[in-house]
Amino acid sequence: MSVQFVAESKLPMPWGVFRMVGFEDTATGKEHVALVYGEIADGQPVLARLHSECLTGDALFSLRCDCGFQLQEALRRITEEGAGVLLYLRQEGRGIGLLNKIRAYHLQDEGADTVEANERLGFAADMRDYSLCLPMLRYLGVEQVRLMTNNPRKVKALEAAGVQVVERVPLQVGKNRHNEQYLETKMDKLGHMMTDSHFPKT
Ligand SMILES: Nc1nc2c(ncn2[C@@H]2O[C@H](COP(=O)(O)OP(=O)(O)OP(=O)(O)O)[C@@H](O)[C@H]2O)c(=O)[nH]1
Repeated sequence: MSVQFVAESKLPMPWGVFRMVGFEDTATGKEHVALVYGEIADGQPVLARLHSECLTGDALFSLRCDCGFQLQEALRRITEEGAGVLLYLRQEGRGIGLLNKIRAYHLQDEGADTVEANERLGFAADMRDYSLCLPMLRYLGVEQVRLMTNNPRKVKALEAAGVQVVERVPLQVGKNRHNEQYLETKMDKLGHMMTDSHFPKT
């Protein structure tokens, strides 16, 4: 994996001032960002989130998914904790890219679920590769994480990449009438560990 540090700066956000660390995957040309808050203590498990890019949810306020809500909640929890890391990974549409995600949304508008839509377009349900996380976390001095996710595949993939996950921290936010079906499919077909009782009442 050829991920290299490129540049870093401060990034003031509504929850606090983060350190923004930019990396380039020299094999693909993809640019990725780590948002770091507080001090990363040597050898201590770090509260962390691997967040896959979702332009529609993260930047355009889409209610079709839970992505934007999870992004904000993860950043909030990191500042509440006093330290942590969020890797913002440019794996739009679970790795199929933005335009293919729009194609998949079109199929979903016509009744397909999120997995069927990917498959009808000739893609696997989830095309993401997490091996780039190891060099990014190593650069930041993170060896062990408490991972905010509902996705057991992320835990397995990160451990397979060489990062120790000492705890999975559930991250259930943003359920609404537009994404209920999407969340159901993630539970039924992608193995996400979610329960209704974990969703805060809105
Ligand atoms: N192909 C496809 N991708 C989607 C759809 N809805 C959201 N996404 C993408 O799914 C990814 C969601 O990423 P995450 O929130 O990091 O991961 P997750 O697998 O849901 O696991 P969590 O850590 O529990 O959130 C992003 O890349 C979104 O762009 C969809 O309907 N189809």
